[in-house]
Amino acid sequence: MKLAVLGAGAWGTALAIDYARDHQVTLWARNAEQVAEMADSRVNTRYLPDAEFPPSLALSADLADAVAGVELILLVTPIAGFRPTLRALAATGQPVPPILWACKGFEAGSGLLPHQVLLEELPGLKEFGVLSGPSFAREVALGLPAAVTVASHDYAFAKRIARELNSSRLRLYANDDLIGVEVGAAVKNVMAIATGVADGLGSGLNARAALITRGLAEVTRLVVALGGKAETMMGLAGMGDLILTCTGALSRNRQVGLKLAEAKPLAVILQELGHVAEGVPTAYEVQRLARELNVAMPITDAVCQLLSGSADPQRVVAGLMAREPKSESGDSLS
Ligand SMILES: NC(=O)C1=CN([C@@H]2O[C@H](COP(=O)(O)OP(=O)(O)OC[C@H]3O[C@@H](n4cnc5c(N)ncnc54)[C@H](O)[C@@H]3O)[C@@H](O)[C@H]2O)C=CC1
Ligand SMILES: O=C(CO)COP(=O)(O)O
Repeated sequence: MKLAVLGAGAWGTALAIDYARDHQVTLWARNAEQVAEMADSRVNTRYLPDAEFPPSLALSADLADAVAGVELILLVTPIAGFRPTLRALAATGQPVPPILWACKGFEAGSGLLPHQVLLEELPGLKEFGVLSGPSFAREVALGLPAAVTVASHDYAFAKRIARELNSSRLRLYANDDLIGVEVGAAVKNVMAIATGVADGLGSGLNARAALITRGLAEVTRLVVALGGKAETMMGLAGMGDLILTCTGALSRNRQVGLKLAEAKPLAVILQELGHVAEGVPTAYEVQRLARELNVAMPITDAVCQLLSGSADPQRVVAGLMAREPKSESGDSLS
């Protein structure tokens, strides 16, 4: 397949490296200097320093050039770059091929999921979907085994892409629940911040398991309220990615939580991280949406309190434990 990967952060670079082993791939970045540096060193020094590019991987800073004649675009900017990149694609004046995105989050300000943003920007595009699941960029770039989901409202498209992009390193499963997969991807980052905080405070392994499990209940409620399927949360894009991100040392969102527990200012944490932590802007969008839909999301509320600096970590954890007892499905006990 002829592919363009748009966005040369850690994840776009990892996917480009992996797919260049079996496909014809161009990796595009908006920053021409970064592209020149990568072309010279054959490595993404800034975002993924220990994974060399295969000789076949092409690089470009020219969007129209990068997407000319490709059969599929993989859009892998942070969610903040999703709409601007779609606009830039439309502005090339060329026909836009099918798009699979791999960013995780709700758009800040609008609270929209990526597919809703895409429908606003490219209303005529017929084939599109999301790639999501437990997949740290560094491990994928090194060729270690992983399995993820490709989801689309158009199940035939999801199945075709899963068949064509599947490999013995990165196994792809098809799913027709685009909403469930997108929401699972977005909210697990918020839960990873919460788990990082609890671990950073030394709350223990019992607390970690409780947070992940109650986090799963929380995200499932939101998925269902938004029209997705609860069963999707039992799969790779739900429980799979939640477990990975909440427990894996490579998670940037978990790292944010660990640092918040040390009472470091958020601005300093994000600057030192040097990568995106999508759970930070997404937490507020999830909270707003949950309130509108009357969905109880106490862990998300706690994360928003921490991010806004309105309560210290010990008080936030104590507040979660002091909530009124409930049934496991969320009903009152009285
Ligand atoms: N790193 C990982 O292991 C994984 C990341 N993701 C998701 O992929 C998305 C991208 O994450 P990373 O690559 O890890 O981020 P990163 O922080 O490593 O790199 C971000 C990249 O996006 C570029 N960028 C920022 N705004 C842009 C814009 N408006 N237009 C074009 N490029 C822009 C930056 O220049 C940089 O190259 C996020 O939504 C993340 O949640 C998903 C799965 C795994
Ligand atoms: O989405 C990811 C793994 O599936 C990466 O998580 P972080 O953005 O927290 O590093």
